[in-house]
Amino acid sequence: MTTFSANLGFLWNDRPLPEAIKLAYQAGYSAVECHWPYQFDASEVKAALEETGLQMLGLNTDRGNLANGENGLSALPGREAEARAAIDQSIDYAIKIEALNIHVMAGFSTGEEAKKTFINNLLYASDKAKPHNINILIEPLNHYDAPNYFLQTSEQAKDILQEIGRDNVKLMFDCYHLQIMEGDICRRLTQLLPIIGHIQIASVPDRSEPNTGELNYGYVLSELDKLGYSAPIGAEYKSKAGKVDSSWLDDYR
Ligand SMILES: O=C(O)C(O)C(=O)CO
Ligand SMILES: [Mg+2]
Repeated sequence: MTTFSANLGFLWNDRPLPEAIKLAYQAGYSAVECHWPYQFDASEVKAALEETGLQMLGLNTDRGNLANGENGLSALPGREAEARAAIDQSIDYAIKIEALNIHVMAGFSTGEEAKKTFINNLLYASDKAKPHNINILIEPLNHYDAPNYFLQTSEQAKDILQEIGRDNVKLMFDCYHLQIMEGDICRRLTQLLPIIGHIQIASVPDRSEPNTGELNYGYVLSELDKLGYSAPIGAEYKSKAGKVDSSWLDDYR
C-alpha cells in the first residue's frame, strides 16, 4: 500500500510548522517533510511530531542570499565556508527533530570547479551526518523552475553519487522535475532504486495535485509497489485552489 508524506514547504505553508504537521496528520498523511524550518523552534516542531506520531522525512539546507536569488550554496566555488555552515545548521536541526534526510542544495553554477566543490561539500555533509544516521540527498531541479541550477538530471546525479561512493548520500527522485528533464520515469525509478533516498510527486506540468496532468501516478506508484518500495511518497505540490485539498489521496489508497 502506498503511503504519503505531506511536503509542508508547499502545503499549509501559511501556518506555523507545528500546526501544519497537525493538519497533515488530520488529512491522513503518514509522514511529513519540509523545506526550510529554521524560523520555528525545534522543540515545538518535535512536540507536534510526537503528538501526531509522524516522522519528519527531510529538510533542506539554507539557500543563501535570497535577495540575490540564490538557491543553495554547495556547488558554488569560493563559498565553502557558508555552504558548510548551512550544512551544520541543517544537521543540528535534523538531530533535534529526528529528521531522516537532509537535501543539500547545490545552487546556480556550472562546470568542473562547481562539480568538485559540490562533491567536497557533500563528503563533508556525509561525514557529519553519518554518526546521527541521517542521509544526505541531492535533487535535480528542472530548467524552467530553476534555470542554471547546477544539478538538472538523474544521469548527472548518478555520476556524482558514483564518484562520492558513500552509502548515506542518495538521490531525491522528484518525478515532477525528472519528467520535465528526462521522462522515462518508471524505467529510471527501477534502475536508480538502489541509490534513491526519497521520491516526490506532483502533476506535470503545473505542479498541482498529483492525480492530474501528463504523468499517470496510478501506474507509477503501482510499479514502485511491485518493486517493493514502501517508504512514504513525498506530495510536493501546490494546491490548485489555493487552499489545500487532500481529496486526491483517496485515488491512491
Ligand atoms: O523544489 C523542489 O522540488 C524541492 O524538493 C526543494 O527541496 C526546494 O527546491
Ligand atoms: Mg522536490
